[in-house]
Amino acid sequence: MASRQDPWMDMISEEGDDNAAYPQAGAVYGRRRTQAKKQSDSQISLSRRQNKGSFVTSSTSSWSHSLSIRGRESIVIESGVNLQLLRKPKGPSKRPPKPTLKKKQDPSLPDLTKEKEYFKEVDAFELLEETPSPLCTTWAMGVKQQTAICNLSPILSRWGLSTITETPLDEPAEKFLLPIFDKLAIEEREGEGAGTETEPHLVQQGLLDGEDECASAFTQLLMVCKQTAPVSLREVLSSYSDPCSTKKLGEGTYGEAYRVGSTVCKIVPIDGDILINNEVQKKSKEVLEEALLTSSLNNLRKEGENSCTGFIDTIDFRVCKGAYDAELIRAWEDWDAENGSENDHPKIFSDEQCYIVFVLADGGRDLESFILLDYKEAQSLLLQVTSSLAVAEAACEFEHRDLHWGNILLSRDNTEDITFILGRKKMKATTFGLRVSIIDFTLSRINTGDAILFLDLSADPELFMGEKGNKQFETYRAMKKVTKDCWGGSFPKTNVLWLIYLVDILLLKKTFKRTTKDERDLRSFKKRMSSYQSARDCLMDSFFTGLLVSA
Ligand SMILES: Nc1ncnc2c1ncn2[C@@H]1O[C@H](COP(=O)(O)OP(=O)(O)OP(=O)(O)O)[C@@H](O)[C@H]1O
Repeated sequence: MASRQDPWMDMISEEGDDNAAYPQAGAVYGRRRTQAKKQSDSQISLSRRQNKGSFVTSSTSSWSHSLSIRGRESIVIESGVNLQLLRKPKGPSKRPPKPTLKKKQDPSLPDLTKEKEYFKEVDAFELLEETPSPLCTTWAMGVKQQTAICNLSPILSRWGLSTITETPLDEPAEKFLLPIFDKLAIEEREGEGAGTETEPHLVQQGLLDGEDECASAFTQLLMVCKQTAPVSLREVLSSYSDPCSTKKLGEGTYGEAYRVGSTVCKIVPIDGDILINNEVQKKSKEVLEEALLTSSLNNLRKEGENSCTGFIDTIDFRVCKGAYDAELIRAWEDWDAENGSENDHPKIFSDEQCYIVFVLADGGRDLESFILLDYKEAQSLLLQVTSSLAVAEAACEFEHRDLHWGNILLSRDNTEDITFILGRKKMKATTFGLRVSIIDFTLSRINTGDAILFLDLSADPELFMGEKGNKQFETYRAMKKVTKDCWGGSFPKTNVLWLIYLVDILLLKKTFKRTTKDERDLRSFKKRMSSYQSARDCLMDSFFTGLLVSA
């Protein structure tokens, strides 16, 4: 039986009447994981209806488009359309599991017999399934939830973008992103891009109509980054520190993270024809969507109705072109010698290779390698992750959908607490000097208020075929059960599933000072979570009593 704290009950009762004030989402962008090259173009004709209060002001109209961007689909739907329609026929994926998943299958790792037994015992209870919500504005959680929509204006102004106008309905789907990034003044960053070859990605508004989709998305990406041409990787590195001090911090399937001065540059190759790490490279359009998603989360850092600082701070995006810089190669090889990289050597990149560079705050080490000192730190870790998810759920129906221990970064500082705002209530969460930053939104789903961005995981059956008993793989499968493979819908329960995963990781994979009672408390919390439907529900649990106070 769930135990709850009174302040949160107050919070819930204060809400509900504001629903009508929020615009309904008009667009759904189904981000699909890149897969086989023979992906057929998707042609989807759906209607969207008027978005009250949003900048998509067209009345109910239908339009159709076709996308030739392999592995992707962008869909505009009317709010209320059953998202089940978005399910794509399944086909075999040629893409191998992500490296993080491969790691779990490494035979050199300890066998999981103990974990399997443990899971049999603690997972004896069923995960409650949710009914997919046909409306983007309501979560099927028993209690009607309000969907607070992120205001994009601050995001746009952050990038120096000018006024948004109505999106013509007959634009290609890709250009639907232009309401967000369109009509912008292209301001070249001083001293950058000059002399860099701009072909074939000339940045001229007039060219957009004639360009193919890929070039158009690339052009838009440049615009978002306020560039007229790609710059070299070295140029970006040197704007943050002496490139000689560059150090590789970690790697993912798509990105390599390097510490440059006090920032972290995550370099992701884009638009190229060669496979990188066995993967088809991300396309500009996917990156555009990721930039939008990241910006929406960044927006939560500003004080508002819902705000928090638990998602990594994205400082900038840059479009680069050219072979890897010598200092980056040196940093890559140093890391490889120490850690054994699973990624391809960057010497394979040609002068024509393009990249998106996410300039991020340094979030520290991931949970997998971080040494937690004691139970208090473990509690605070759970509290910070839970509160950040709860805030993002409330602000933009956010679901992370891939919150494994490589995507939670930890560092220490001298602060005792952090402040967050949930439904206008300012709260303080005790940190015990531990700071948590959530990263990697590749699989995430978000409702920006004008678009729903998500990755269609039904196109990636391998993700659900991981080893039985492995909690990470079990969590992907549990998500599939909850979403019924309809990934465009809002299922905050997926956040709960990852919180349950985190408790298991803390119990099974992490060693820190703890008593038998602490372990029992963690297990009971996990059991109670099985009946919760959102991170917000989890935050109200008595597990956090004493760690959470009104600010
Ligand atoms: N802001 C950051 N601060 C410190 N380290 C970071 C940061 N961002 C990324 N890293 C490191 O780089 C690794 C890879 O980053 P990330 O998971 O974002 O890449 P990815 O290619 O999107 O991964 P995935 O394979 O999960 O899709 C992380 O596990 C972490 O070790």
